[in-house]
Formats: sequence, structure tokens, C-alpha cells
Amino acid sequence: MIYIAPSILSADFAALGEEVKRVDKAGADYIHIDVMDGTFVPNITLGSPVVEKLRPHSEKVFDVHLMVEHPETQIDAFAKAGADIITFHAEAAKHAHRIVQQIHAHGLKAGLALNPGTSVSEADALLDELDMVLIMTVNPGFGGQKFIPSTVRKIQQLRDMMNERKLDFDIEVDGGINPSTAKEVIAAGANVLVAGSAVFGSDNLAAAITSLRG
Ligand SMILES: O=C(CO)[C@@H](O)[C@H](O)COP(=O)(O)O
Ligand SMILES: [Fe+2]
Repeated sequence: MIYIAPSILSADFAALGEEVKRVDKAGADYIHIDVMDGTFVPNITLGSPVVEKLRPHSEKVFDVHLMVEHPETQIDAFAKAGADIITFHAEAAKHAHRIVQQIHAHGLKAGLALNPGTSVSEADALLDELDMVLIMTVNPGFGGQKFIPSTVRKIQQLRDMMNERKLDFDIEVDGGINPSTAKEVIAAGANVLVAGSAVFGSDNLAAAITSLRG
């Protein structure tokens, strides 16, 4: 089963509630919410009060991608705001295992994100606990960037680790996903596809989502 998670980073920020409804109706499985703090990445987007206001607009899974330093300071607020999955970056976490516990204590799914320059071995010790690993297929911070081909090998490595250890977690990819790169990442073992510009850049959201499923 392939899940499509349109990123609202490419939506109209002046009409986010309507945009969430629009992409929900168009067949999105998850709503991907990019949280950037201007420090971990050079851009600032939104915080938990915005997620709280968006929550009544859709019952789809809210997939919160935290691109922030000190993610442990944000987990409780995003859980209260209505997140279903919270993903934090390995590069920003001093006590990653404790952060996973913190997310699970809210009854939510926990994801670990890895930048293109971070090896999958960084996730190894946590794989038994994680619900999802997010392989960044661009460097985080902006929408509309070009897919980095060397990340495909990391998806395969992670899928092999999962099979060898008989584990079960989702493999999400994020950045530069379009119908062509979608095929590649699905073949490598990804099952959750984030797409911002490929969905919101289209005048037919439903068709754009369908074409990513392959
Ligand atoms: O986390 C990020 C960027 O840091 C993403 O979720 C982007 O929003 C993806 O945008 P596209 O590359 O699909 O346009
Ligand atoms: Fe993202």
C-alpha cells in the first residue's frame, strides 16, 4: 500500500484551511506539515497553534515533520494540537530514544528523519521502536528542489535492514517527488511519498495524487 502525503508547504499559506480541505477531498492519505524554525533549516514556517486551527478541517492523518533544533521542546504542543505522526531529525536530537518515548507517551506514531548526508546506520539502534523512517531526498528547508539520486540506495538499505530483522515500519521519502522519481523510490522500498510542488503545483490535485501512486 502506497500512501501519498501532500506537503502544505507548497499550498497557499493565506488560505491553509481551505487548502487542507481541498487536498483531503482530492484523495490525500496524509496531510504533511513542515515545521521549520529558521535555525535547523534556514526557513520559518508554522508552529503548533496553526496545526490546532487546521485540525478541524480534515480527519486525515496529520504527518508533522519537525525541522527544528531541540525537537523535545515541541512534541507535547504538537501532540495537543492534533498531530498523528511526529517525525524529528536525527541531526537535531541529542537523546533520540527519549524523544521517541515522549511521542509514544502521547499515543502517536514516531518517525526519525535522516538528511541526505546522514547514513541509515544513524537509525539502526532505534529501528525496533520507530513507526517510520523518513529518508530526505533533498536537503530540508525548501519546497521545489531537485531529487538527489544517491538517496535511493539508502531506501534500499533500510528496506533490507527491515526485512533481515523482520521489522515493520513505514519508509517515507520527502523532496523532489514527482511521477518519475515516485516510481524509483517505490521500487527501492518506500511506501509513504511526500509531495509538495508536484501536487499543489497542479491544477488537478486528484490527478496529481493518482499519478504519484503509479
Ligand atoms: O520537508 C520538506 C522540505 O524541507 C518537504 O516536505 C517539501 O515541502 C517537499 O516539497 P517538494 O520537493 O515536493 O516540492
Ligand atoms: Fe517535509
